[in-house]
Amino acid sequence: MSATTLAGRRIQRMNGAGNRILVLDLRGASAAPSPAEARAIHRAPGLAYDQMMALMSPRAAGTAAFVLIYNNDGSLAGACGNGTRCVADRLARELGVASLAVETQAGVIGCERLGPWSYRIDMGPPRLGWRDIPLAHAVEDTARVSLAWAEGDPLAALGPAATASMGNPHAAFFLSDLERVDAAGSGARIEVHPMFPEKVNVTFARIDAPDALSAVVWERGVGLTLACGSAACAAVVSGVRLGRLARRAAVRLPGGELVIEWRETDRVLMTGPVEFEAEFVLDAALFEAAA
Ligand SMILES: N[C@@H](CCC[C@H](N)C(=O)O)C(=O)O
Repeated sequence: MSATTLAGRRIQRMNGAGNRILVLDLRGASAAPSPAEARAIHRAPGLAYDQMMALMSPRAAGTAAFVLIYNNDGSLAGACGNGTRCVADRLARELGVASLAVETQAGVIGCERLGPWSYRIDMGPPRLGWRDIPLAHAVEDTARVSLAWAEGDPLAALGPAATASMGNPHAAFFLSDLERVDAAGSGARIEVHPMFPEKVNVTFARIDAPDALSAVVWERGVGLTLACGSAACAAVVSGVRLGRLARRAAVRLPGGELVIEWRETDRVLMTGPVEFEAEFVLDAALFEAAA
């Protein structure tokens, strides 16, 4: 995409349970931002983000937009629950509707407005096969994956990873003492473990009750975040698979709370808040070094 196409575009800064989200309206544009342009936007004053949701013209019938999801390192992600609620908010207000659908690389997501700043979205079924997550090779049980750390490596104490895809790859570790975990140090190493050929988002979770857990997330392509919606979904799915959680649970994250429900239909629904913070107009000068 050229700097002149991005310049003058409106971009909105929001957050979903504290996850820093930008919504960039590129409907009508013929190309998407390059990774270098995505990184340039992250560096701009006031625009630091975890995910940037680029709204492109709709591709699938019945959807309001096709959404490309950028991590702040410029890489693309297949899913972003918190960002999708933010997109739903922008489109619901623009179109004057309470329900709508958007398309991401992971599929079509139905979104419902429940209150002025509250949305429920349908993240679809989790993908639990080793090829779908993806893992590097077949394992007996994707809910209990040994990462085979060297003897004496402190990460061995985390135990097996519970893995799942919500359109993006996740590994969750269930711990009794969440406060003592080095989420940044451990997350950075697990993200690039060879078991995960497309890298992985890493969740450290503590089950507080059969319907409540607390979690801290290291996001692939970003680092530590205040919240990650798809990670919350994957953690609840994993907790259910391990026989430790009910199918509906509240997930407490440092930035807020999400309610996740893995329905008998196999679909995972997420309910959570969004906040609008500010609107900016992109300046061509931002992209001079990225051209
Ligand atoms: N914050 C998001 C997930 C972000 C995507 C992730 N970093 C990836 O690369 O898969 C969410 O709310 O789901």
